[in-house]
Amino acid sequence: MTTTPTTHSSPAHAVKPALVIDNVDKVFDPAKQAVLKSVSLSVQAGEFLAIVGPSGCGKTTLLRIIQGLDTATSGQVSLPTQSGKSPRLSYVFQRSSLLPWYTVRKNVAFGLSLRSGRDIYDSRSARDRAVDELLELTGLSQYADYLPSQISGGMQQRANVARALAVRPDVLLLDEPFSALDALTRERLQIDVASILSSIRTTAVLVTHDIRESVFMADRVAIMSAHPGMVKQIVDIDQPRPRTEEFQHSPQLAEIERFIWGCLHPSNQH
Ligand SMILES: Nc1ncnc2c1ncn2[C@@H]1O[C@H](COP(=O)(O)OP(=O)(O)OP(=O)(O)O)[C@@H](O)[C@H]1O
Repeated sequence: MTTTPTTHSSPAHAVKPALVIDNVDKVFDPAKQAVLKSVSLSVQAGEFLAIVGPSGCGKTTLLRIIQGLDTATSGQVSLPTQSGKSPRLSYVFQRSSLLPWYTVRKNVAFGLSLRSGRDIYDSRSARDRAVDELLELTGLSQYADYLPSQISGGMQQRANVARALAVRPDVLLLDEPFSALDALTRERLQIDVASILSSIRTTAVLVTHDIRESVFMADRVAIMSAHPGMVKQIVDIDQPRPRTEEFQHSPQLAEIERFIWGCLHPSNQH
């Protein structure tokens, strides 16, 4: 099977978008260049979009604007939901953000005990069942009663992912979630998290420096350039999800990885 990256200069090819970023500019300091310029992206419900780009091109700023932690200087971000209700967003950070005095189970259930999370499931037992299922799905059942300090960094990131998924997010935002982990743990988590997200069809946006990770996990990879941060190209990863371990080390993946690397380093191409 050959895999030829398909590129788009136009961002919007989603049928049922869960996230639409329309012509977003972000200027922190009017005396300096914009951090984000004319960024437009559309993510279909159930789709996995990865964003790669040089350091400082505004990837985290874009995630923060999507999350509502920061505002766009101009342009719009919309999150249309199927139900018409307000969208729920979850964020997984590079470093574990678990509460150290709570067990893994309590951490996973944390968002559901907040006022905003109580209505997500019909009853307490449905909530407990959902937490149990997520612990199972993320391989944490036997660590449910451990404290974060008693489990490995990889397990902590599994718990962060489980906690983010417990609130049934319309869009899951992942900001370099595996970059603090060792290579083997990172690969295992890429496989497991990609498989979980595809099984429950969560819409996800991943920011990463790891091109291989972006190709392995995502349906599409948006490549950004810096100064100002713009979407330079979008690459379709034409492989069914969930991806297999074979794909992770396949020549097809390496070919797409090289292609994206070339887009990020145009002056190094011969
Ligand atoms: N609150 C802020 N005030 C002023 N400048 C900011 C602020 N937040 C980010 N910036 C600037 O915006 C630019 C983009 O930062 P951002 O963290 O979004 O980039 P990034 O692509 O995520 O970088 P990295 O890959 O290194 O994490 C940087 O030059 C940063 O200094």
